[in-house]
Amino acid sequence: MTESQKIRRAGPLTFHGRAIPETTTDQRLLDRRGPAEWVHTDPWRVMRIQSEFVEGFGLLSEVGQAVSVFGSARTQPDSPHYELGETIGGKLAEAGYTVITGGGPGVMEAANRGAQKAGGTSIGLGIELPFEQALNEYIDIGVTFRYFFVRKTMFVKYSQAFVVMPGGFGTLDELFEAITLVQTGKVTRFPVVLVGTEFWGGLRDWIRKNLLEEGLISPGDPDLMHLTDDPDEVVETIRDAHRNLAQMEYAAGEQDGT
Ligand SMILES: CC(C)=CCNc1ncnc2c1ncn2[C@@H]1O[C@H](COP(=O)(O)O)[C@@H](O)[C@H]1O
Repeated sequence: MTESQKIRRAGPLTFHGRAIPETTTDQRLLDRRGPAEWVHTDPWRVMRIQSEFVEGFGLLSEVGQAVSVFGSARTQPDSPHYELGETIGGKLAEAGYTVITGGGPGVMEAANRGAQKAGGTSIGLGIELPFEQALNEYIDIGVTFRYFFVRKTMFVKYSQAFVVMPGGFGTLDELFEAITLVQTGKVTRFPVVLVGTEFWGGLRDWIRKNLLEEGLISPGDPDLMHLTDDPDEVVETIRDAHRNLAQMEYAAGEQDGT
C-alpha cells in the first residue's frame, strides 16, 4: 500500500495519507504524558461549568419547598445573630421548608444547625475558596461549587424565598441579586425577608432617600424587602406570600380555563 492509499477513520472523520494523525484518539486520551495546558482553556472550562449545572440540578431538583438563608460567614457561635439564625432555621424546618445556605460558618452554620435539629432537611451549597474550608457539620446534603455564578443560580432556582441576616459583601451581593431579579420580573414568587431592623434600617433609609427620591427606582421597590426581628414573622411573611401566589395562580388558571 502506498503512503497516499493509507486511510484512518476516527469517528465521523476520515484521514488519508499524510493527514493521518500520528496517534489515535484513544492513545491521546489515555496517554498522560505531554503538556496539560488544555485543562485551563475556556472550552474545557465550559465543560466543567456545564457539569456543575448538571450536578446541581440533579441534586436539587427533588428538594421540595425551600428557603435560602444568607448572612455573615464571620458571625461567632456566641453571637445573638447566630442564635437568631439557628432559631429561624428551626422554624423554617418546622413549617416544612428545606433550608439552603452557602454551607459555610457563621450564620450559614446557624441556620443549617437549626434546620437539622428541628428534623428538617439542611442543604449547603458551598464555594471553593482560596483557603481551605469545609462545609459546616450541620448539612444533610452538600455540594461545593467552583463557580460563584453556577452556585447562585441554584439558590434562586431551588428556593422560593430568601432570608437575609446581617452580613458583609457576600450577603449584600446575594441580597441585591435577589432584589434585582424580583424587580425585573425574572422571579415572581420570591419574598425577601431581612432580619435585623437595626442592622438593615439604615440601608432601607438610604435606599429611600438616595434611590427613590432621585427616581432611580420605582415607588414600590423599597417594599420588595421586608424587615423584621421576629423569627415567627419571617416564617409567616414567607408563608403568606406563597399562599397569595398560590391563590393568584389558581385565579389565573380559572380565568383561562386551565
Ligand atoms: C471564614 C470565612 C470568611 C469563610 C468563607 N466561607 C464561605 N463559605 C460559604 N459561603 C460563603 C463564604 N463566605 C461568603 N459566602 C457567601 O456569602 C455570604 C456571606 O458573605 P459575607 O460574610 O457576608 O461577606 C453567605 O451567605 C454565603 O453564601
